[in-house]
Amino acid sequence: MEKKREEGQLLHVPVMLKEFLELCQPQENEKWIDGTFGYGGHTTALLEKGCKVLAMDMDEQAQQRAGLLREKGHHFYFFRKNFSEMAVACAQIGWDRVDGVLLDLGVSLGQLKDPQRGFSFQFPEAPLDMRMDSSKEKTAAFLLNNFSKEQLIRLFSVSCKPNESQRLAEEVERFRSIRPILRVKDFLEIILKARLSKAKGHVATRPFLALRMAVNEELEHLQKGLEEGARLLKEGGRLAVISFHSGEDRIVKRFFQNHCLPKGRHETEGETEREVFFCRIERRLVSREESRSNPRARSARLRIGWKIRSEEERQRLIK
Ligand SMILES: C[S@@+](CC[C@H](N)C(=O)[O-])C[C@H]1O[C@@H](n2cnc3c(N)ncnc32)[C@H](O)[C@@H]1O
Repeated sequence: MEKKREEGQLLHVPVMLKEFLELCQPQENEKWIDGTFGYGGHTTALLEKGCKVLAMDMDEQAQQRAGLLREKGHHFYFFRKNFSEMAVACAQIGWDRVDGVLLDLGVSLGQLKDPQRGFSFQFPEAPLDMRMDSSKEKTAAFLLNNFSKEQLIRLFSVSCKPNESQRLAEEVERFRSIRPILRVKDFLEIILKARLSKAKGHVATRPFLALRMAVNEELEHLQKGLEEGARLLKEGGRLAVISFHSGEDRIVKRFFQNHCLPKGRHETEGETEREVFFCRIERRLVSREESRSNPRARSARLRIGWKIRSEEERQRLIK
């Protein structure tokens, strides 16, 4: 996601918006869930198409921005909740089924650039916090100070190689045996001591990502969000997910593959319990132009699944 300064204002540019709109074709009066409201870029585009939007975000500042959008009188609801709880949010406003669900994963640039929230190694003095939802108890510093060595190895292995995860866990243990880990700079010192292999970007990128994902239990909520979203969709509804790294994308890809019924494939023995939701899946990578104009979007990929329309279509597909 990119934001540009224009006359002192922050102008947000939503990632892969064009591809999302072209493929999903949101229509007037359709009901959409935007599970990751952020700066409201995708929500605003859906509202402009005449859709009704239930937006969610667990971040307090996103809630404040949503308040401003609400004042404009759109058909718009906001819940400060995890998107893994979208079924509860829908029930609260009396929505039974929806036409589409969008998840634009990860943190916003606003969160990343906030010098107080500890998401970025660019602010070494920041407290090592990393909570998207500041009402939650456990910060990144808490995890590093309290996890066992085995838990730490598992935490880092989400984005680091096994030998690197081991070394990071050992350095965390060494550091905290002398003094508690409190600030971004403490974690940076640990990472430098762990001598990770050279990566494309900054050496701290992968350990920071792993820690952030653990603090916010991102992969667990993603799995649950996909399941809830797929169940809430009407026949023909679309589930769209924009992901930014392989850990997330693998979960999304497997989810679609495991719940899709392409032509010629049917539930084999032992698979009868599998819920089948989708009849079509598409994947798009971010365009070269968007990557160039917004380097932060360069690893973005969009996957969309279309829910089977009817029992008739389901039967046709399994033949
Ligand atoms: C990449 S930004 C979304 C940007 C948004 N699409 C836009 O155009 O403004 C991701 C946002 O989703 C929120 N978020 C991430 N995971 C979430 C989850 N599991 N539940 C609720 N909000 C989440 C973050 O707090 C952040 O504000």
